[in-house]
Amino acid sequence: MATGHPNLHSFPNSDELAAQLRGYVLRCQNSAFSRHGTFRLAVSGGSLPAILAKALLAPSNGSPEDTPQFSKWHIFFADERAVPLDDEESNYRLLKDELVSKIPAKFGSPVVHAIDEKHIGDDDPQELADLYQEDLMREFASKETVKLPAFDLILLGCGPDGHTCSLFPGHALLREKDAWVAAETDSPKPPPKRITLTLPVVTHALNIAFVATGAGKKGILKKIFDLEEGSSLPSTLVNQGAGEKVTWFTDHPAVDGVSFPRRGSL
Ligand SMILES: O=C(O)[C@H](O)[C@@H](O)[C@H](O)[C@H](O)COP(=O)(O)O
Repeated sequence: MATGHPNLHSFPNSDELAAQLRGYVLRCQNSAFSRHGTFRLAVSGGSLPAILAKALLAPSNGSPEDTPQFSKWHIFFADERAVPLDDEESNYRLLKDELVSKIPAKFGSPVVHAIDEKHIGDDDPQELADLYQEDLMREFASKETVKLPAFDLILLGCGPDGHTCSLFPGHALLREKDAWVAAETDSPKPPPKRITLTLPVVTHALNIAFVATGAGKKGILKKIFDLEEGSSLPSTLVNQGAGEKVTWFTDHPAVDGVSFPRRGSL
């Protein structure tokens, strides 16, 4: 069972949010380097890659601690759509367009773990999920050795229905206990075929951050944090399963009406 409560931060605008997100991600990076010399993270699609780029491509003060050392990063996808990597719906393409292609050469390039293109057209995305799980096992450890992979950081979005990764409210995948990566053929958010990290993998990460901004998130954040109606929502399950390891980066319109204690800067 998780200890502590998630941290909920709210900022007046995207510049301040990005500045705080940068500090947070770099602290996660630096402590990962001191543990094992690389930084292993997973990212979602949606609005996240753009704000992440704003955070990470900002000028550094020149110290190694304030510099994203991308050549030591392994970036996985918290969820991915079963579409070609150059498709407009691809989270790989989104991350590449927003962030990876804009990284100055002097910072080096991260290893970005894409889904296997050979299986994108399969009717059933299960093979895609299995191959992605094997990729995780190569980077972390085999399923026989560790029960779950321990990401240094997982960066998530939260949909207006409370979904996160491609874990949707009421879906059977929320009960998955064994697989690290699961396939989905009936996502209510298009496209329907996807793969996603499972809830146990998300809550096992050392750090988990949600980025949720804009008035469109107001109703759902109130449900998630006030817990009356939102107790079984996927984003709430991450809060409950990971407790104080979770940090929410929001703006003021998104948390309007949320009574949960919150702070500005970290
Ligand atoms: O591939 C996906 O569909 C995303 O990973 C998805 O889970 C996203 O993170 C949320 O829908 C929030 O999206 P926004 O940040 O755009 O609201």
